[in-house]
Amino acid sequence: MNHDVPVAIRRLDPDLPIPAYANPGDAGADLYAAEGVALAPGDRALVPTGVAVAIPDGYVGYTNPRSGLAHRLGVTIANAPGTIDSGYRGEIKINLVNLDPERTAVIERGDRVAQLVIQPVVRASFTEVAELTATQRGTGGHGSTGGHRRLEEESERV
Ligand SMILES: O=c1ccn([C@H]2C[C@H](O)[C@@H](COP(=O)(O)OP(=O)(O)OP(=O)(O)O)O2)c(=O)[nH]1
Ligand SMILES: [Mg+2]
Repeated sequence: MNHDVPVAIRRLDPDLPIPAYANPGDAGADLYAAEGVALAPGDRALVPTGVAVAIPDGYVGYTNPRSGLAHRLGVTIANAPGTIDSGYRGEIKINLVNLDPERTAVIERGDRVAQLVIQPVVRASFTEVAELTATQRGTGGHGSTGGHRRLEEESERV
């Protein structure tokens, strides 16, 4: 069954391919770097992708990192996942960051640096209340359910 959503795309850089899905069933269409960049350890850079899209209302685009870049270079997306609003008509840009502590990551023009995932999205219609309904979780968060392995030095301190 075809679940595809029509997304108009404008190629701002006609020498780059239109984003594509590498395999049938892939969720992310790979986005290309329109410019190369060398990211020193800890560096980040906003990399243009050479495309602009019109995501239909009721859908959102997420720019997710590619696991191969993370695994091989330590490169990920500082604001992963990036949110591409349906009303956005500007160039999609990817905020790449190099998490490797020692090695510079070299990104070449034409490298696939992120993947665009299109998803249905609903928006909240906020209604202000004085008190929220009570739940089992309540205000618990940030490890409230436990089960986090302590770092070696932390366990010695306990
Ligand atoms: O990784 C990203 C994230 C966002 N955008 C574009 C699409 C999005 O619709 C717009 C705004 O993104 P966001 O809301 O995350 O940025 P902001 O800091 O809130 O800026 P704004 O005040 O423009 O909303 O920027 C990108 O090109 N790449
Ligand atoms: Mg915003």
